[in-house]
Amino acid sequence: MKFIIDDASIEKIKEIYDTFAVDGVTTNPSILAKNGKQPFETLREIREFIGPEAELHVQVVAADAEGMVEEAHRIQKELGMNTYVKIPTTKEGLKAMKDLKKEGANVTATAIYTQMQAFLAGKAGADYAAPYVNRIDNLGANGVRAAKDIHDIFKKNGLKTEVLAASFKNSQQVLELCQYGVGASTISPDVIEGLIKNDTVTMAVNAFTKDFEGLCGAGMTMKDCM
Ligand SMILES: O=C[C@H](O)COP(=O)(O)O
Repeated sequence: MKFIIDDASIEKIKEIYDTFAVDGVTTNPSILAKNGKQPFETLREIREFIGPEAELHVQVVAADAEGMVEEAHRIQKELGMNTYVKIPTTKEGLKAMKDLKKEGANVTATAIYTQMQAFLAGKAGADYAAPYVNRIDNLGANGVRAAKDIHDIFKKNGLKTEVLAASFKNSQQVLELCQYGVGASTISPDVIEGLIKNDTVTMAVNAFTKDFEGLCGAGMTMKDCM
């Protein structure tokens, strides 16, 4: 499963990259708005930091297919042809996906709440389909189950599209999809930090340090106590 950051703050992205093995960054208009700066200024800064090969996913805002395709061209021009253009999976979005795939663009079908949306995006040739796990949970359905179903639908129908699960609120949701082997998950920095936060582990490591200091003296490490 690819491990992607769902955020646009360059400081947070750098912090996460420093510790974790990351495959790229996803954004959406709300994430860019939260960041506050001019969208392409932010996105160029992210592209420069993650490098030309890493995955960067950027969403269009137009509601009609023609406008979506035009925005996709601007995104590719500013951020490189390998940038994934996120297209909302509406009727117009499906049309834009088909047109963009004919041009050889990288397409991520987004705003997916149902298995049928994902299937149709797969048929339109999308590279990724992004089900919103937690938002689906909030509707009283099961977001993790939906993402697993979508993964199965792609495999059983011979579609090359991969799941790019999004909208996580806890580690368990991420873990279940990792165990299932979905293609990718995009996760916000606070949820990423939570994946490794565990007081029991901290206590165990502190106990090892305390025992070692009992043997060699306070503040001593292995290299000081040979
Ligand atoms: O692009 C979609 C987002 O990943 C959705 O996440 P959210 O539900 O936390 O806003």
